[in-house]
Amino acid sequence: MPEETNSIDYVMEKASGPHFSGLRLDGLLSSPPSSTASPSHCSATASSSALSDSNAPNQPFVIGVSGGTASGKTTVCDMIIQQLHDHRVVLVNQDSFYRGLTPEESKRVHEYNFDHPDAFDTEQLLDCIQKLRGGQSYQVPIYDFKNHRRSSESFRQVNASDVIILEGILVFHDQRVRNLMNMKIFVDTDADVRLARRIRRDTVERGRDINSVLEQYAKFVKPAFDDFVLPSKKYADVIIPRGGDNHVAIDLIVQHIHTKLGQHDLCKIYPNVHVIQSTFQIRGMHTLIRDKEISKHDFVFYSDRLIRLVVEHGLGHLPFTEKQVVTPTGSVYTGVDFCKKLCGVSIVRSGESMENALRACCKGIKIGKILIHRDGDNGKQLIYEKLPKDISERHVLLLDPVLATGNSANQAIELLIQKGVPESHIIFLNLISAPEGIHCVCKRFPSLKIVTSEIDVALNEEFRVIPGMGEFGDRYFGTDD
Ligand SMILES: Nc1ncnc2c1ncn2[C@@H]1O[C@H](COP(=O)(O)OP(=O)(O)O)[C@@H](O)[C@H]1O
Ligand SMILES: Nc1ccn([C@@H]2O[C@H](COP(=O)(O)O)[C@@H](O)[C@H]2O)c(=O)n1
Repeated sequence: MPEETNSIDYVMEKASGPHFSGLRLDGLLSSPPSSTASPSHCSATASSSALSDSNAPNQPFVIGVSGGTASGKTTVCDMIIQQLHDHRVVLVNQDSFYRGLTPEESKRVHEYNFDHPDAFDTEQLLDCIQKLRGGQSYQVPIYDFKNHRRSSESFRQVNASDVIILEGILVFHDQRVRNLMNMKIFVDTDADVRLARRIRRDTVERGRDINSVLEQYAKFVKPAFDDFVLPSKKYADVIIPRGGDNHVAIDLIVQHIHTKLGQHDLCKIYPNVHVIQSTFQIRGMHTLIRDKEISKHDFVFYSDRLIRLVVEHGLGHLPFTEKQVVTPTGSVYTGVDFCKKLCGVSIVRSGESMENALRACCKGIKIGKILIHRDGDNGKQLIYEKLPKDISERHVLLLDPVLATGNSANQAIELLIQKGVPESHIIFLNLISAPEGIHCVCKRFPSLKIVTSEIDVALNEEFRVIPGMGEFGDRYFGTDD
């Protein structure tokens, strides 16, 4: 979690059924978090479904936003959409799926309960989200709050996107709709604030008179909030007190979505970029090695663990041949034979930190070296190279823990290609990649593979990876201050 953690109480539990516990995002809480499922105490939740990387790379990220009437759901959605300006985001309102009133119902509209789950066509809503999630577009109905009907002529065409936000008072009510969501947000605003906003909105925008608003509120809105909306709060992963006023919560949510989309987007653009499946173990190791206060011993220990995972993952991308063996039971086991024509090449000096893991996985592997002098930030000058003579016949695992600008990597890759290594026989292994580095390498060498454990946010003006982990070589070999 980012620095703001200090001002946020959070508990993470495994999401077991609907009773999640979690993360309260009001930024001001001082009371200890509760792990009970009581919505009034355990306000917000970061279930493992929201924080683990379970979303399939090609599927849109679906966010459900619920809360009482006039709690600020639409306002929160607008703020999220604004901050996600570099992604394709669509907003779907549950209101669009209100069933139109029959002429008979219209005559007695004051007796109609618009806050009951049956007021919505949930089957159609489900169909809409399923289609959008599957990459299809959808013609969403247009609902008119003044005459309580859907437009018979027009629809709103909603296209496939990276993020789908579904907003409405009862979007957590139906389990099938809930199950389509990758993240569930509940906007929690005091009832009196909501009532005041509702009176203003319904009289100004929806052509109602104040008495009818108050009557509807007492007869239907409040009871339905207590019976249906409030009980669905327990399904939320994140609860935002004070709605759109809570900038800390919204920033955190956007940051989290950015991380996920950033990784997915680059993998979508470059199918040869592979980010190893994120787990809490991996994020824990990253948290340790990125911490500037960690001891050298721990930095090396946890870097080695991560490097080993990346190396193992990288080896999985090598070609193989089918092989059968006979087991001690006399049965035949059909397996595979590793590719043996391979070698490592480390970019000196940081890349040398990855050699041990490669040797531990591939007994007796030949490892070559390339030293590139960083000429300013251009990484242009090749100083030294020592490579296996028959390198052109081998698959090459290129080693460097950080991919920043991509200039050094490109220089090294160019040299390998000059030596006769086919581009598609090179797998570049690193712990952290900056998006700029990925673009730089993949645009020039589209058939080379990159295997990394995390893609960071960006490079800063000094060409350092942000958040990054500083000078890896200095920290690993103990030459930093
Ligand atoms: N933080 C806020 N401060 C003041 N007014 C707000 C705030 N959030 C929402 N509103 C106003 O309250 C009304 C309802 O907000 P909206 O976001 O549409 O709520 P919902 O979608 O939950 O019904 C709107 O008129 C909106 O401008
Ligand atoms: N014809 C209608 C349909 C719905 N309502 C009220 O709208 C509320 C839901 O919209 P929010 O933007 O406030 O979430 C709900 O409470 C219904 O009572 C209505 O008044 N007339």
